Amino acid sequence: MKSTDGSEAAKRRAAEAATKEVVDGMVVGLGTGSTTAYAIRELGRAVDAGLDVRGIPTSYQSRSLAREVGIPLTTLDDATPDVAIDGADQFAAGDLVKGGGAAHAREKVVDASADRLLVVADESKRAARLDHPVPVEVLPDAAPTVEAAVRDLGGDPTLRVATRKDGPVVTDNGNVVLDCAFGAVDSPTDLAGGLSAVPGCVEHGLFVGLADAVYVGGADEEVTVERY
Ligand SMILES: O=C[C@H](O)[C@H](O)[C@H](O)COP(=O)(O)O
Repeated sequence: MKSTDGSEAAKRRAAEAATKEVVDGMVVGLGTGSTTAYAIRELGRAVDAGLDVRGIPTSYQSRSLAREVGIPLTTLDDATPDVAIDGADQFAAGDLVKGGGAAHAREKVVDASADRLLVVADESKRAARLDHPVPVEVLPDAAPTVEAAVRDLGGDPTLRVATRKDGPVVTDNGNVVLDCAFGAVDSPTDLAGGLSAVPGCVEHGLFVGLADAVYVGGADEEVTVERY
């Protein structure tokens, strides 16, 4: 989704505020997307100024940006994140829909392994109930059977297609993505459980109960912090 300049400024303020929670010696999960990119750039400036941190990227995009701004990197083999900073396509209280950049599978692994997950977003991502289509990463051969299972769960799946070539978006893991519209979700926990149980579903973009804080950039200069 294209953002206005106003929401870009709000995203940047939220990301920069969350980055202040990172202190010397921490391992930081680096989420993916345009909002997290502001946090990665801010962390890069802090590293430049002497902050001693290591990052664990969640995608090709976050790895290459972290390298560009000079954040030393590590992996889950060698370290556990003290904190992860990540964006969201929508949040309702602390529950999230993620995966607009098709990175949610690795993001969920890194975010769930972190001691704390800090979500960064602008106010436009807030909802009373989650109703954003849920991205589901799927083994390519399983797309037809997962589509049928999503319909059984009450959803309407659409294969995500690339914008600059013919054919589907392929994730960093070599899979495809179904964007699944469910309308307003009554129980994110139940839907998350239902999707996780579908054979061929690698990971879905519902992040339920994982966020410890949501940093929300408003239209004014304010950043609100909601803690869970
Ligand atoms: O796969 C991508 C991620 O889940 C992003 O964190 C999410 O789509 C939000 O991205 P943005 O900050 O660009 O809106």
